[in-house]
Amino acid sequence: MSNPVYLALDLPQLDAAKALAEQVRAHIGGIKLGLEFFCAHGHHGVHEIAHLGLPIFLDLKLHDIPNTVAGAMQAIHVLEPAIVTVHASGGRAMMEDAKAAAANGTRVVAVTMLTSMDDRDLMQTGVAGKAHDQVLRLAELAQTAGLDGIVCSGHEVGSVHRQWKDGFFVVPGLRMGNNGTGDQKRVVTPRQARDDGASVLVVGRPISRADDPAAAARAIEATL
Ligand SMILES: O=C(O)c1cc(=O)[nH]c(=O)n1[C@@H]1O[C@H](COP(=O)(O)O)[C@@H](O)[C@H]1O
Repeated sequence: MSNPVYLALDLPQLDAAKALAEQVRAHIGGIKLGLEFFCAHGHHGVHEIAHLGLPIFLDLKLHDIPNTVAGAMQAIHVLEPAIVTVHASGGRAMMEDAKAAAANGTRVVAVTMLTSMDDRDLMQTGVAGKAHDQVLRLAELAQTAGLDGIVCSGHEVGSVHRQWKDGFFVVPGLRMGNNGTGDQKRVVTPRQARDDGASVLVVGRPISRADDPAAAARAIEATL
């Protein structure tokens, strides 16, 4: 089975990002490039990282009217990403158009509720109820819209997996026992998330901020 760990390359310097990816590449299955990286380095940066030969997860979290999101999807065909994110709260029509505009071979997955939020944060956005229920509701919407899967925390992935058997599930907010949680609020270990049905495990700071990133990535791989 291939390694489900995608390294979140949330670094502002392209050279440092490339060096880190090269250092840990034997212990990861792919690389996630998010907003920080893409805003700083754009298409050029993605091409530079793609040279390493690992699948690229372009985490752009698109959230706009359907026409604009579809246009953005078309503009990234050339980058051949394995996975792209949109926000489920953009609605069904937006997700349908995003999927229709994506390149063949690109999985489109919907971010449900950020792992940095808990029930209280959710309430502040005007949604009453539990994070768990909100994730399940948005997962159902994403499935109806024809997406490939969702992004959720390890707290929900087991339930989502039971209701969407062939879905593709991306789980960030992962910490080993010895890592601080930082801004993440819904956290589990990589092993727990994998056992509960995660397809991809997104890991950033536990590797990128470790004294020895290769050793940290190897240690996570060894738990799986
Ligand atoms: O879409 C994501 O990847 C994502 C969704 C989410 O709900 N929470 C979340 O942390 N992420 C991303 O996952 C990575 C987590 O980073 P660390 O907390 O450093 O492991 C970051 O790149 C986030 O942008």
